[in-house]
Amino acid sequence: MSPLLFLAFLWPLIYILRAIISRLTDDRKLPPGPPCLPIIGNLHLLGSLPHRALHQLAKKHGQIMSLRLGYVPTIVVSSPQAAELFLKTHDAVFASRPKSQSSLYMSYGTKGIAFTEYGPYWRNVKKLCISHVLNSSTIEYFEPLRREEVGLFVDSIKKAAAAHEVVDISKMAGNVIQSMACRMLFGENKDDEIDMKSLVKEAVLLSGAFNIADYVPFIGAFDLQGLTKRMKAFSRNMDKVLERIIDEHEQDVPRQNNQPNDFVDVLLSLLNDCNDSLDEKAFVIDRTNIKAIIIDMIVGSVDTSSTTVEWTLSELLRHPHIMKRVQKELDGVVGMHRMVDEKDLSSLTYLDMVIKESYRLHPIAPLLVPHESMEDITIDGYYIPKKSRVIINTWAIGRDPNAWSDSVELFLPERFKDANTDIQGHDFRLIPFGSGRRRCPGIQLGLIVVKLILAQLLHCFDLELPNGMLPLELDMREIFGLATQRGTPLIVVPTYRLRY
Ligand code: HEM
Repeated sequence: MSPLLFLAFLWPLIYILRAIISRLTDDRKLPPGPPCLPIIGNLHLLGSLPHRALHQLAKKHGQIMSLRLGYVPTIVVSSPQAAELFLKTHDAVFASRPKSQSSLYMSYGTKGIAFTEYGPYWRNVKKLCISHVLNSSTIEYFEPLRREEVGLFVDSIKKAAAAHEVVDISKMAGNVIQSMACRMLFGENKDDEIDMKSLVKEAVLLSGAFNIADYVPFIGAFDLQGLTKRMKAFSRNMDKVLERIIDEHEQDVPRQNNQPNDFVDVLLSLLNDCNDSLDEKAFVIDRTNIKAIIIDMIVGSVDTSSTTVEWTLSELLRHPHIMKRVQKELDGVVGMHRMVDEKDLSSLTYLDMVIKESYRLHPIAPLLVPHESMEDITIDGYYIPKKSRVIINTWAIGRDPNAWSDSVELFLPERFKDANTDIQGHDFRLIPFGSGRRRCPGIQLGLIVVKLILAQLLHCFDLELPNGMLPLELDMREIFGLATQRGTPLIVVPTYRLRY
């Protein structure tokens, strides 16, 4: 036997023996969980829709459950009370992210935000994104851009409606949201060759996948799922795109009044600057950081928002009486003689309830982004070792009968009528954007975009399913990823309804 093969067999054996010995001698109590298999632990239990599989397991083992995914101790949190313990009471301990192959290949070795470990660099970059892009005044500044893009979106559906054509609303919503995000982040897209949508889709699927290489590193070398190959290809293609974008910005003539036009300009203005004004420790942004940050902002914004639109419309098509109520509200607030304006959005309270209910049943990132504990801690009597991966199952939390009563599977926006339920991370029954330090920094922008597109679409058009399909026949299967999308595109028949 070659020494390499010998080591490959010896390593797991030593690991298992160590695990058995430490279980026997360690009297600290881990949370309950299913028994583990050698080497793979509980990886085989996840299936193709891990949020659903983990929900079933939690019903048996509890709201704080312990798994071993390969060699990685993993804690799964499945109730609002438990989520509050991890994301609020002990947030400081769980605010880090585990290292993964996807962050290595797709985020230039954790040089962005979303997959970067907790520390001064992450704090500075997150502040930078909030202060330069995701704050109220910048979001307001880009309102005309959103109006223009949504206008083009409505025009193209209007043309399809006049020609009695069906439209792929998944694709169209994805395109309009991508255009808005790209224009905000790096200005006009001057390059027709850039297919950002497919790159984002690939990134969302790859970074959400349970990659065996992250859990059983010695098997990772064989790339049995083919994910490493895809990540490397993504990284090559995305890098080419980002280099082109940065080159174009560097070559551009100076902006009016030396004011940066977009986020890439802002990042370039900080290039190689020793920036010590933001946090206690100085940091330098280089070209690689810029590329990693742009990836996170694009991936964080595009599929999350378009998937919210997809699932909300899917539920409305399955419940035509609820769609009619949304339209009635729109007719009351906006009337039939003009289009929706962003200023109208705050008056659309029933639409708010519909979006909340959609997030309850279809949280876009059903397992959030994995968190990692930075020290040993005891929670609710259970020992959670340092470097445990923490999965918050928001999909299960949205179906917790103690939080939502027995009708958890029904789409009932009215359940939010009297309760002023917050979705920004303060009410742990509904945390589609996460909570605590790692909470999504794009909540405000994401909600404006989602609400604007839904309001405009439902105000301008009556939407029906094609080929006489009955509402409850609509396929609601999902594809798991960082953003869990519809398994099939959402196709609708639009009819223009405004008198304008
Ligand atoms: C409706 C749309 C959106 C949804 C549903 C959403 C959801 C989420 C969720 C669940 C997380 C992980 C939270 C956690 O791990 O605890 C997250 C993180 C993040 N989101 Fe969003 N998001 C949306 C829009 C946006 C937008 C518009 C941007 C930026 C332009 C953005 C940028 C980010 C970033 C950078 C992170 C990582 C934060 C960190 O690790 O510190 N998101 N988002």
